[in-house]
Amino acid sequence: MVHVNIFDTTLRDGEQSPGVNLNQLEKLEIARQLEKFGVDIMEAGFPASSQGDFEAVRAIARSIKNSSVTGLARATKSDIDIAWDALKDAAEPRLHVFLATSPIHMKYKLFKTPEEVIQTSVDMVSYAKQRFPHIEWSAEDASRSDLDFLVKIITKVIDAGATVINLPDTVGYATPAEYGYMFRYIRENVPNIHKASLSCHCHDDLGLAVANTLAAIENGVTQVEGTINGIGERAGNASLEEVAVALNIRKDKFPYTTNLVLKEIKRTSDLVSRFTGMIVPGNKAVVGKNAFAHESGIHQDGVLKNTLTYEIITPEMVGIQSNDLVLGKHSGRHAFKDKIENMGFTLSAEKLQEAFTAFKQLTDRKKEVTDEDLFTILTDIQTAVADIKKYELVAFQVHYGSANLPTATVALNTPEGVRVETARTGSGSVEALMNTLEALIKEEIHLTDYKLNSVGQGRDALAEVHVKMTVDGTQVSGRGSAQDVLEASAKAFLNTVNRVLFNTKAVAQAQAELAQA
Ligand SMILES: CC(=O)SCCNC(=O)CCNC(=O)[C@H](O)C(C)(C)COP(=O)(O)OP(=O)(O)OC[C@H]1O[C@@H](n2cnc3c(N)ncnc32)[C@H](O)[C@@H]1OP(=O)(O)O
Ligand SMILES: CC(C)C(=O)C(=O)O
Repeated sequence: MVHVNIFDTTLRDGEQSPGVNLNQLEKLEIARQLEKFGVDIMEAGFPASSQGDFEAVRAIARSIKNSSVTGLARATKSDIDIAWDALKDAAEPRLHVFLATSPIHMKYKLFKTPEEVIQTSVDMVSYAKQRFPHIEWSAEDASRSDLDFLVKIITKVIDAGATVINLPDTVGYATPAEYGYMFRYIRENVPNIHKASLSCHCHDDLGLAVANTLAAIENGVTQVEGTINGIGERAGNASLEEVAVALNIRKDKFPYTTNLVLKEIKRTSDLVSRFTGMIVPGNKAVVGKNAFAHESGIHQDGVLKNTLTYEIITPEMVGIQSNDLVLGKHSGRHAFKDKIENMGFTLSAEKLQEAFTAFKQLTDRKKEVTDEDLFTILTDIQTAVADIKKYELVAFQVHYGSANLPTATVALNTPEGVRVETARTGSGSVEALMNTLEALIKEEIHLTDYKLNSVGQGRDALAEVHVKMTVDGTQVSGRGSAQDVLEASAKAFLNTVNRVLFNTKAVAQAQAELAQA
């Protein structure tokens, strides 16, 4: 059977989703989970785009051993040099360099003639080949490019040393028949195509990303690019969990193997959703809450008689477990440790104790602690940056009544260790709280988005708040959870501000932890 390599770009194209902003510890956690999920290659970022991305790519390249790590570069020497610095310690350094080939992009964006685009691509692949053993070259906007021009440029970049040729549907324009045909044409017309493998990379502007990916596989592609939960630029990328499950369920149509461990899908999806703040819609294929729910009578009747009537995927296949061990007020350390290990968490003794304390506090307020509650607590603790000076919530109070002006009073400790307090009003209780926090923080803040969700079900469910804001001009997102909506809102606000303030310190700390490991 033909093997298809899975190339995950959640940490690069996925992070290009508007408002998504992952810190280095969150990226490392996602990278470790992608390794468990079995991706062959992970694109950890775009090293030349920022110092934070550079550090994250370097940290991931140093710590991930069972997947190849790559980074994106434009077709310029300086991007390639920076990518090399970030990736040189990887087990198998791999570069992803791209240049657009469509008439629209060449003329209006790059201001280059087709001949110049060929020359730049060849020069940059040759330059990168002096260091990188593996080079993927992408023809950005390939699906709107002239096929014979593609044949010409691909032949030359393969001669220059490219080992993977990626032909993206950058703007999600192609139909499955067109996209599949492009790969067939390239395979049949590029004379040296046997020296490289073909890769696809699809966007979902017309909702066709997964269909186009499958069409590409049917036409000879042996590498598939995509993201977890389909996140990414604009409407997102092909969703890798959907591709993985489609290949598995329809083996009759797709006799291909991958290294993916399907039961890691749920955890990978949950982690990406939580860290990015991009909530998975209920009706999302494979990982949505309703993907395995049967609502109508005729369906329920069928499923009760035989699940095969309406269920083509089992929840267990993608790692959705029935909740066999319920934790509550009377649970002890052993059951807690066992549970969290089964959920895929490995915590240091110190963080385990912190998690146990948080769990016990929650049991005072909540009868049963669900897996979702634990996931929320544990991911927060696992990615918390310790020993940094930050804004800390001391206390708050909100007065709200239908006949009163909502008013909040907040006390905070500042990063300098000074206790400050004030009060403000707002048009609602959350706004009053946000206005008060804003007044106490010396950085300039503009809140741009606020989202409230409940974690799990029931009237005692945890509240989770995701916010987006600009802090002194930097766009950033953060989250907070608590049993109370207002407390979760205050935590989310401070979490976001603290992320910007101490990003540099977090990077330094993660590096030190890595060096120790
Ligand atoms: C299809 C994709 O997803 S490609 C990846 C897109 N991802 C991102 O852009 C996220 C990260 N990007 C960034 O942080 C910034 O855009 C940077 C740091 C890379 C560059 O920032 P700036 O130097 O300010 O340039 P800016 O983004 O405004 O413009 C891009 C420049 O790169 C050029 N360029 C675009 N693609 C390429 C390429 N593949 N190779 C070489 N140059 C390129 C553009 O023509 C433009 O050049 P110009 O300034 O001479 O007109
Ligand atoms: C850089 C390339 C592969 C890309 O992200 C796209 O074309 O969508």
